[in-house]
Amino acid sequence: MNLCSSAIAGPSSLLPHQWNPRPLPSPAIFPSPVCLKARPLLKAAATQQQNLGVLSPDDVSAGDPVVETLGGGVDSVNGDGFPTEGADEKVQDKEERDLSGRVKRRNKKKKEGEDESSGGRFEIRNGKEVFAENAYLVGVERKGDDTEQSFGIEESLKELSQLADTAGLAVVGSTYQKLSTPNPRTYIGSGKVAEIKSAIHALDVETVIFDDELSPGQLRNLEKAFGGDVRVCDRTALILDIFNQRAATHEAALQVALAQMEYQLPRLTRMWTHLERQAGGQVKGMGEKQIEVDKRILRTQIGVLKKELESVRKHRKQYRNRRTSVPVPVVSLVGYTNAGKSTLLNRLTGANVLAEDRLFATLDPTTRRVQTKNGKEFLLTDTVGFIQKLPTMLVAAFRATLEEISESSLLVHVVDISHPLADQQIDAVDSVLADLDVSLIPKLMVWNKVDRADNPEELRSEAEKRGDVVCLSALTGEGLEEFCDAVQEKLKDSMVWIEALVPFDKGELLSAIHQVGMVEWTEYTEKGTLIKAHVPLRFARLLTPMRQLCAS
Ligand SMILES: Nc1nc2c(ncn2[C@@H]2O[C@H](COP(=O)(O)OP(=O)(O)OP(=O)(O)O)[C@@H](O)[C@H]2O)c(=O)[nH]1
Ligand SMILES: [Mg+2]
Repeated sequence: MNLCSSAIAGPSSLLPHQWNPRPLPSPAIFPSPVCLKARPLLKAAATQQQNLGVLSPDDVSAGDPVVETLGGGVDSVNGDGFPTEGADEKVQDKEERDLSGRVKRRNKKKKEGEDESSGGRFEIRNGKEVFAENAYLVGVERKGDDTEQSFGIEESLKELSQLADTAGLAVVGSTYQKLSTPNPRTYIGSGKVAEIKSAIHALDVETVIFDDELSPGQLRNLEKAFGGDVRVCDRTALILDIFNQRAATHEAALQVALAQMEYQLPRLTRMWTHLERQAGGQVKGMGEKQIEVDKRILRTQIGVLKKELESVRKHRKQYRNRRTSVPVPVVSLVGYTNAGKSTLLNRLTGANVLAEDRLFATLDPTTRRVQTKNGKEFLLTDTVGFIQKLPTMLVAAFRATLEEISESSLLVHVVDISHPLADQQIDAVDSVLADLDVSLIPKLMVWNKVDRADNPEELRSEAEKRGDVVCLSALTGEGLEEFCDAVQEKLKDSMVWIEALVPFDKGELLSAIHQVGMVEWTEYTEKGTLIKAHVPLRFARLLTPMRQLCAS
């Protein structure tokens, strides 16, 4: 897991740090937010990333103008540590600090012994050896929170466990507590803190992950309470770290870096207080000043990243506009992570997008052309998956990518109907979509993985009754034809009705109307072909002269 290394040790450690082989306009100084100590794993995670198999521009089929993998080249983003030099070298020998100023005392003895004891904890991922740190999960169930559709604490922890696994951690245990309000100091109660402390010793835990976002103060207090040698992080940091490991294109890397910096900004508060402690309080206020300086640097970097993302966004838009002279309707696949979106895209288009039983396999959108059996065409876009408690800064940072969604003619919501929490996942996706302001775009729901469901027959008949749902299996191919028909039918909702007289020398336009529209009537006249059809709005505009010809 690329839970980053040591970090800030003193003022001089704020040296330009290149986290990304592709240089940013201004050097980025802040690594991954989870910020755990450096391990052999770090290297493994970085190389692992390059082996993810996510499409790079080289994978793009040269011949097809609509085939695209947006973003730049394959960048590896790792959370390498910072140079550690300057004022507190002495302290540095014994301690590591992460960005929120948390101090990690290295138990050297333990570390030395670790190499011998860690024999069974290396695992092979994507052909690379990865060190699996022991992680312990902690959740809080809110008393009196009876929201029917929300994830139960056990399910939420199960999902957290999957996230930890995706990040390369070995989950060795978990616990939760029922609370009416979380403890402002330690999130959980003191009894629970003590219980976890015992588990840490008994299970040789290195990382404790909380299922909810912790405040910087809570993070610090918990680390202190657990003994300083254990790293504490939260769900948000874990998700950011997974994204960091998986960002394979320049654009994804920029977006993740932005989200990480936004996460770090409020967590810089006590980064320099160790200097005050060292000087016996004589330089009181020095830390305060430095925090302001750091915050300013970070804000500047956030601004630079936003600008660069904006230019990537513009480029993407131009590319989209140039994509084809005939505006083929764009259909976007959205849905909970692991629902089967990429598998569906691969199945329908023969694409080779990474699809695997892990969360957040896809970060970058990929678009491919789908040709249906009845000669129709549409473009299908695979997008990043959603998750409950999705960090808001991640949604904001990925807005440029998600814009792909907001400009499509149809949203296909892919649901893993075999999942016990399918309903809750649907709600989580709907709530992210509501944030993205796409309520006006027609939607079609797909119940995927029907082959794995306990009651496929029941599901099929329920889907039929509802009319707005298609049951399918992206794996076996069942229901794909019905899916394409339903897409065509739904696309009609976003099309406009035209009547046009197409001159005989514009034969290519006629076939384009047949390809991307729904033709209801054709008649050959002396002046050309009279056609009545539903066509995509942008295409209707192209046909304006011929529509006027028809009206006259
Ligand atoms: N049994 C079964 N498994 C499926 C089906 N569709 C997808 N899967 C499996 O589900 C897992 C996740 O599939 P992906 O296509 O990567 O899911 P995704 O929605 O793209 O996931 P993210 O990119 O993480 O958002 C893979 O192991 C697929 O083989 C299906 O119809 N039936
Ligand atoms: Mg995917």
